[in-house]
Amino acid sequence: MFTTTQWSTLSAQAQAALLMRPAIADNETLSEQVCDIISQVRDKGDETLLALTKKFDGIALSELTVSQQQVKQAVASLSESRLAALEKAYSQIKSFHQAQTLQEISVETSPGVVCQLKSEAIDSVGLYIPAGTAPLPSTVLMLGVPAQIANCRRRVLVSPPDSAGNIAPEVLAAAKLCGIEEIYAVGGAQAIAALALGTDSIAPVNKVFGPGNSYVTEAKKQLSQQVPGFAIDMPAGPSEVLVLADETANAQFVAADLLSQAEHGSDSQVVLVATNNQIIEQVQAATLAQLSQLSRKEIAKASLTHARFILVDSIEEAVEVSNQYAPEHLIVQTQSPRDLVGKLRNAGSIFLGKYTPESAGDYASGTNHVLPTYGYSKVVSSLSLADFSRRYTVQEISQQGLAALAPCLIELTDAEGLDAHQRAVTIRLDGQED
Ligand SMILES: NC(=O)c1ccc[n+]([C@@H]2O[C@H](COP(=O)([O-])OP(=O)(O)OC[C@H]3O[C@@H](n4cnc5c(N)ncnc54)[C@H](O)[C@@H]3O)[C@@H](O)[C@H]2O)c1
Ligand SMILES: N[C@H](CO)Cc1c[nH]c[nH+]1
Ligand SMILES: [Zn+2]
Repeated sequence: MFTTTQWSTLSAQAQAALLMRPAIADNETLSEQVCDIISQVRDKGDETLLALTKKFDGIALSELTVSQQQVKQAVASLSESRLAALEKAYSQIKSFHQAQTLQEISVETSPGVVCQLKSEAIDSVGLYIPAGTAPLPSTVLMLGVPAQIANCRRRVLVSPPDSAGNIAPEVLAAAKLCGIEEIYAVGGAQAIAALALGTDSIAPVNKVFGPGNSYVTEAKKQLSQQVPGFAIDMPAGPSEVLVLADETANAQFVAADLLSQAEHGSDSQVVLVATNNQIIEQVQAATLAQLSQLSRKEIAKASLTHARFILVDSIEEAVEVSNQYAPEHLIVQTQSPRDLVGKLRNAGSIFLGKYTPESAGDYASGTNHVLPTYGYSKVVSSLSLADFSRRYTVQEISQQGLAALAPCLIELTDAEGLDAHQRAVTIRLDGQED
């Protein structure tokens, strides 16, 4: 089922082709489909949301809003151990995100010239929780905790209902922990369109967060380009993991890590880059053996059709491949994984050593699991507290401060030929108020 490719035998073009993401292949059709969904939501609002929920989620709802009574019942239906696990994850994530609180800055850049950097919570945020193939309460915590710490006034959760019309009780319980009270049972591109454009039931928000399948990701992209003042977090699409291994790696652990992301969706991609062919063969065998025991084996199997097994000549070459691929998650199972940290430039989140499975970061180590995919980890950061606020500057200049800065301002306004800018400075220099 698997093939192994030796990196150094490929041309640069073949190397780039080998590292292509699967979900990008059919981009044009996807873009048209999502464009069509957005215009339907624009034209018919809630009517479209209900119709598409029937079409894609298989349930004819009469109401999109999830009531607090439903939330209460959902929480009551969960076992104590389930609730305790959610609370433990909540507190781990809170601990790491609380520590990210930005310090305000105030600098007197020259005497009498004071510049400040301040931040303000984004007023209204939409939190998308995927649930097409598996409801993800962990994602509620990853989005809801920083939104709560940042103190965003309006926090709106959307998630597709199951075929009985419900959102998973764990998702609702996690929302309660994060103090989220506005919840709608709608998913896919149509949910993102509702959050960006607004409908009768869903008021628009300023920014949408959250991962999702290709439809969700494409909708976020299109709407952020179309709707002025509407922002998105990042392109967080189908999950990816790259494992970098040397001969000391544990093949069973590596196989388990690859499968943990392959089971997310048929468009997820898993990559093994190893310095040792024997490890690759062992991982391939272990992957097949473990695959057969999974409840989501069909999904994982489909994802494994675009798995990549790459043999490299050295750790340095492995680092180059990883930097070129720029994975969402990067697991390092080598003799001295910590030594590679500064060299591994492009990854959403790095997991060092044998005992750091990606699953820990997915749920409860404390780091955020919403991470850039499609190679965007070259330029986009992992989700953090800062994404839920905006930074702005304040400045205040005394009369003496302006007098001292004026020669610089006059020279530069001259250089740009902007007289009115210059006058706004010189008019103040004689100290006359009128
Ligand atoms: N990058 C990250 O940080 C991260 C985190 C968690 C999950 N993920 C990814 O999120 C994704 C979740 O995907 P999912 O499908 O399970 O849930 P989802 O909620 O993202 O998508 C389900 C919705 O997609 C829409 N849809 C399905 N088929 C469609 C079609 N043919 N046309 C138009 N719309 C359609 C439906 O409205 C459905 O409700 C996975 O790919 C997973 O890898 C990524
Ligand atoms: N691996 C996903 C991010 O790509 C996050 C997740 C949620 N639940 C399990 N895993
Ligand atoms: Zn995962």
